[in-house]
Amino acid sequence: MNFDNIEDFGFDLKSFRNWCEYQSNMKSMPSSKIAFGRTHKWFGNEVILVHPAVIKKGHWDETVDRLGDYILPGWDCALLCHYRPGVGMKPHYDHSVFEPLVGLVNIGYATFRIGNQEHQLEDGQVIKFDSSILHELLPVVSERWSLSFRRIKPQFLRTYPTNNVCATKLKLIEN
Ligand SMILES: O=C(O)CCC(=O)C(=O)O
Ligand SMILES: [Fe+2]
Repeated sequence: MNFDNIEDFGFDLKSFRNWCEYQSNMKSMPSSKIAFGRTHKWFGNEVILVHPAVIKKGHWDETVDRLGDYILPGWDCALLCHYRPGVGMKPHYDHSVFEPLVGLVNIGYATFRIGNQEHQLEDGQVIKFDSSILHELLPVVSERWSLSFRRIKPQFLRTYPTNNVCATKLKLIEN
């Protein structure tokens, strides 16, 4: 796992925290037992985490686009999550629709466990990790956000040719 800070990429931490705080349309995942109580918003593609996954068009945002290109070039979807104090994420593996490599921005403070390692994440820290390894987020003590970038395995993007961002980009090139 390597570590950077969004300030290394020229992003201002305070502005980015404000951006997180003022996001509207954050949704809950009421059926999720591993991420109970967190709210989220998808950018790029939205991935509904059922089996098989359903891929739809998500929100678009210039900041997310720019950050993602530094953190995980070729990303297909970005998930903004908000955790209130006491909310965390139980041990899990990410959905198999995703490539395992995740690039994540941490806003606030958190304890992240992966395999047999534990990391104290600092404000603005950027981490990359293999989400096919068991990982968890301990319940946070203060308000915290994460913005995580993932690539979708190409065979799943091809299954939804009409409603994903890559298809839209391709259409623009074709025209
Ligand atoms: O918010 C985090 O740091 C953990 C996110 C995560 O593991 C997930 O969304 O699958
Ligand atoms: Fe995860």
